[in-house]
Amino acid sequence: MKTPVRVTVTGPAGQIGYSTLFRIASGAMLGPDQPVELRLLERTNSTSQSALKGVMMELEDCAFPLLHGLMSTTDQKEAFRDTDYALLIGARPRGPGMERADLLEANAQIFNTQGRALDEVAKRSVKVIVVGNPCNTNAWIAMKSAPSLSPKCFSAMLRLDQNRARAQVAKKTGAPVSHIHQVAVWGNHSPTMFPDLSAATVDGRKATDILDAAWIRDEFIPTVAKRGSEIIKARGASSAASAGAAAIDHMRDWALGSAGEWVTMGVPSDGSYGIPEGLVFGFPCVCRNGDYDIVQGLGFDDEAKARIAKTLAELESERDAVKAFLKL
Ligand SMILES: NC(=O)C1=CN([C@@H]2O[C@H](COP(=O)(O)OP(=O)(O)OC[C@H]3O[C@@H](n4cnc5c(N)ncnc54)[C@H](O)[C@@H]3O)[C@@H](O)[C@H]2O)C=CC1
Ligand SMILES: O=C([O-])CC(=O)C(=O)O
Repeated sequence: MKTPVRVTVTGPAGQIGYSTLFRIASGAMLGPDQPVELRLLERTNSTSQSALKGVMMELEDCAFPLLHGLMSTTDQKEAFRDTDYALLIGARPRGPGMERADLLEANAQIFNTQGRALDEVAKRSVKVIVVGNPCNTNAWIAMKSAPSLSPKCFSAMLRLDQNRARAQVAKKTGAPVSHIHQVAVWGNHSPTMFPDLSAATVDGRKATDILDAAWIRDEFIPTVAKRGSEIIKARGASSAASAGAAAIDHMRDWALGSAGEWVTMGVPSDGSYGIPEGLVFGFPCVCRNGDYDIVQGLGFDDEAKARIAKTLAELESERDAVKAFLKL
């Protein structure tokens, strides 16, 4: 049996927390031979604390053999001390009358303080996924607030967008998701994202030879880009099970490797494809040996270039807006 690793989850009393924690404890994220110690960071308010107490009682009641430790705290340093993996799910949701700038500012404070705490006390090899929205910019803030950690420790969740994209292609072609490869989603986790099938294959054939260009442009791209708000409309609550599943997929592949499969991750740009260095951008990546590489050498037509420019401009404007609140 391996030595236990420490996994910190923020917002554990929320919807995505509930769909993620039990899978982490069961071994779905880090493998069936990897024991975990869970550290749960929640807000101090009594409703969240009461819900968290219930979640922890259920975690105990599952009697997971791999769950070697379970604690909750409202102290960030206690939550992140020596942590190996951090899932930053808790964030301030948009309230009535709140402008986008107010949302950015509220979250900027949260991810600034969490980034500083990670900087001070987390393992130097920590792997961080930011799920809480706006996740790319929140990940950028946390990364900038943690100058002693490698920028490669930080990522944002775009895997849900990639999973949605593969699922739409599966539905349209009748091929199982496992026969669909090299689907990419570029940019921001927002309606400006660019779900891209130009390198994708279905049963070994080029997706663009099978699928109509008009379907890709008029149905596929908008369906994936607006899926989050469609789910909120249908369910009366945002995606939680699928978001939790995507967070598990993202961390599992990063930690254990993606076996050559392209996985979309929001990662700090290294300048690839002309994206300014440091901006947390959705790229197709391949994971191996606990690290990721951005897939290189892809080409874009004019329409794709315009879509990438649009999502990039949005991310730059978010970054500039939060720079005004934080001294980064
Ligand atoms: N990147 C992605 O693909 C997706 C991101 N999301 C985002 O994930 C976030 C969480 O969603 P849900 O779980 O549905 O929300 P929720 O409202 O059910 O739960 C959020 C939890 O976070 C806690 N929290 C808030 N601020 C915190 C802080 N500073 N420290 C610790 N805990 C804190 C709250 O008390 C609550 O328990 C939202 O920002 C949502 O927009 C949701 C779906 C997909
Ligand atoms: O806007 C939200 O909270 C939900 C979201 O990100 C998604 O489902 O992609």
